[in-house]
Amino acid sequence: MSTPLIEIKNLSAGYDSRTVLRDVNLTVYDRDFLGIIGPNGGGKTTLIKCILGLLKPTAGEILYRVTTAPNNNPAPLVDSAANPQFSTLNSQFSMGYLPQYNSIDRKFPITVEEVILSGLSSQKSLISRFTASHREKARQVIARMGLEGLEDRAIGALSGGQLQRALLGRAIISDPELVVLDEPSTYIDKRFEARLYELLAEINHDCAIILVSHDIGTVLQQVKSIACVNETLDYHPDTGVSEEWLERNFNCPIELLGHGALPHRILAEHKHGEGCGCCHCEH
Ligand SMILES: Nc1ncnc2c1ncn2[C@@H]1O[C@H](COP(=O)(O)OP(=O)(O)OP(=O)(O)O)[C@@H](O)[C@H]1O
Repeated sequence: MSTPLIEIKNLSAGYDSRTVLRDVNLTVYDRDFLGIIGPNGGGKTTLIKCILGLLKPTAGEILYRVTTAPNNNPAPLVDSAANPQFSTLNSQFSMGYLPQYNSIDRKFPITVEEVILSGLSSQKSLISRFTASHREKARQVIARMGLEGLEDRAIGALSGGQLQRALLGRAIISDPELVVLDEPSTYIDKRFEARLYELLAEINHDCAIILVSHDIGTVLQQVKSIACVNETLDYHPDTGVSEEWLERNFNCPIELLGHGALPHRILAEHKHGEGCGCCHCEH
C-alpha cells in the first residue's frame, strides 16, 4: 500500500452560514489517481478549494505530508495539533491546479509562455526574473502540451482547448506532488483528450492526481480510486463501482455495461427534468 500524501479528517465546509460539505474523510495516496464525481452543486469544487488551501474548512482538518526527508523516504504525516510548528498546509507541499475553464479571466493580458511560467512563481522572489532554466522548462512543457508557435499569443486569442492545455502546462511545470484538475476536458477536442489522458498517465508516475469530472465514463477508465461528493463523500478504493453505488450517489438510474476489464457506465433510461439533480438531467 502506498503512503498517504493527504489526509482529510472530519472536514466540513461551506459559504456564509450554509454547509456544503459535511464530515468528509478521505486519504489521497502517493501517486494516487483519484476521480471525484458527483451531481452539480454537490461540493466537488468546494472540496478542491479546501485541499488547495483556498477555502478554510469550518470543521475538521487536512494534513499534508511534510516534504521528503533527506534519505528520500517520505516523512510521516504531521499532526498539526501535536506539532504546532506545522500549519496544516505547509509551504513546501507543492500542488498544481487546473481550474474550471469558466473561472478564468480570458481578458487578462498574459501570453501562453507567461501563463505556463507562472506555475514556477513560487520558485523565485516576487521581483526577480525567471531564469534561463525556468524558460527552458517552459519550452519543454509548451512542446509537451502541443502549443509550439503559440508561446507569445495572449490567452484571450486562444481556442478553449488551447487555453486548457496552457493551464495544464502551468499546473505541471513545477513537478508538483499533487495535480488537481477540475473538469480538464471541457473544451478539449477528442484528439487532444486522448493525449491529455496519456499525459496524465505519464505525470502519474511521479505525482498524485485528483481529477474532478462529470464524465463518469472517462473517470472510471482512468483512475485508480473514486469518490463521489454530494454533501458527504463516498469513497471506493478501486474503480469497480456498482450500479447501486452510482445510483445512490448520483441519485439517478445508471447502468454499468461491460467494457473490457472495466465497467463502462451509462445512464439507464429515465425521465429527465424530474429534479434528481444529476448533471445529465440538466441537458
Ligand atoms: N463562493 C460561493 N459562495 C456561496 N456559495 C457557493 C460558492 N461557491 C459555491 N457555492 C455553492 O456551494 C454549493 C457547492 O458548489 P460546488 O461548486 O462545490 O459544487 P460542484 O459539485 O463543484 O458543482 P458543479 O458540478 O456544478 O461544478 C453549490 O450550491 C454552490 O452554489
